[in-house]
Amino acid sequence: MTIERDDRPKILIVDDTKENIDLLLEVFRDEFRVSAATNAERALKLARADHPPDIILLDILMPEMDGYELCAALKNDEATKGIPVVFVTAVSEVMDATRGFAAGAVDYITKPFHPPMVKARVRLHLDLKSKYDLLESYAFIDALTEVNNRRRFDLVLEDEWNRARRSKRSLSLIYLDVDHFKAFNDTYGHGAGDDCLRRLAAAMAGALHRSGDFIARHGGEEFMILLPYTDPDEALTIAQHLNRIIDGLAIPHVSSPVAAHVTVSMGVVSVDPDARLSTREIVDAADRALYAAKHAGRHRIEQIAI
Ligand SMILES: Nc1nc2c(ncn2[C@@H]2O[C@H](COP(=O)(O)OP(=O)(O)OP(=O)(O)O)[C@@H](O)[C@H]2O)c(=O)[nH]1
Repeated sequence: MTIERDDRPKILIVDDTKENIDLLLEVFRDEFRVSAATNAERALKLARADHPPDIILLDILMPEMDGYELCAALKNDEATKGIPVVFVTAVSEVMDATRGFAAGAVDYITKPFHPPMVKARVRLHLDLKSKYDLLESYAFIDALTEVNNRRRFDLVLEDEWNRARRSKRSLSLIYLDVDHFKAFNDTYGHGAGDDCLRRLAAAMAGALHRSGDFIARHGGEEFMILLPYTDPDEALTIAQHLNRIIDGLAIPHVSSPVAAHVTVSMGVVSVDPDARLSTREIVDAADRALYAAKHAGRHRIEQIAI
C-alpha cells in the first residue's frame, strides 16, 4: 500500500461567520489543504500546532479577540510570527486595513470575493514567503561546507539549553578540531584543505541521525556538534562513532605526526540541566576538554561532565 503525501500548501481561514468560511473553502479546497477556526483562541491553537498553516486569512471583525489583536498575537509569538496573515474585509471596511498592516498583515482582500484574484494574491504571498525563507536559510549556512554556521549554532545552543533546562534532560556538546591542519594546507594547498573540510562536514552530517542532532562549522577547522537529550555515555558513543567515520575517510596527511591520514580531536561536554550555566560557559567547558585532547597528543576524545 502506498500512502500519498499531500504537499499542497496549508491555509487557515479565521472567520466567526460560517458562511464566509464556506465561501473561501470553495475557492481554495482544490489547491490547498484548508482548515478553519471561528474564534481567535482556536486559530492560535492551530497556528501553534506541529504542522502550522503556510498562510492565514483573517477576518477583521470578530467577537472577543478581533482580527487586529489576533494578528498582533501571532506576530509576537516566535513560533507563528513568520506565517503571512492576509486580512479579509468588506469593501466598506477598507480603511481599517491600514490598521491591519500596522498589526503585521501582509495584505488584505475584500468581500465580495473575486476568486481568481483571491487565489492569485494568496499564491503571491506563499511565493514571497518561500523566497524569504530560502534567503534566511542562506544566512545560517556556512558557504564552504554547507552545514550550519556559527551564527545559527549560537541561536540553536541557546534554544536547546533552555529546552534542556525545562525538560530536565542533559545536553551534550562536542567541540571538534582537525589535527595539524596548518601542515595539511602547507603540504597539499589551501584548495585541498577546503575539500578536506567539505568532506569531513558531509561525513559527519551524514552520520548524525537523531532528530535534534545538529552540526555547525564554528570557524576555521573547528566544528560543533550539539546533542540534545544526550547523556555522557551516549555522547561518548557518538564522538567515537564520528572519530571512526573520519578515520574511515582515510584522507592522506603525510605531514601529520599523529597518523598517515587526517585525524581530529574532540572535547565532549555533557551538562546537567540543573547546572546554572550560561551557553558561553558550556562552550568554554567544551573548549577546555578539546584543549586537553590536543595536549594529550591529538586524535583523541576528552570528556567532562558539568
Ligand atoms: N583550507 C582551509 N584552511 C583553513 C580554513 N580555515 C582555517 N584554516 C587553516 O587551518 C589552520 C589551523 O591551524 P592551527 O590553528 O595552527 O591548528 P593546526 O595546525 O590544525 O594544529 P592543531 O589544531 O594544534 O592540531 C590554519 O593554517 C588555517 O589557515 C579554511 O576555510 N580552509
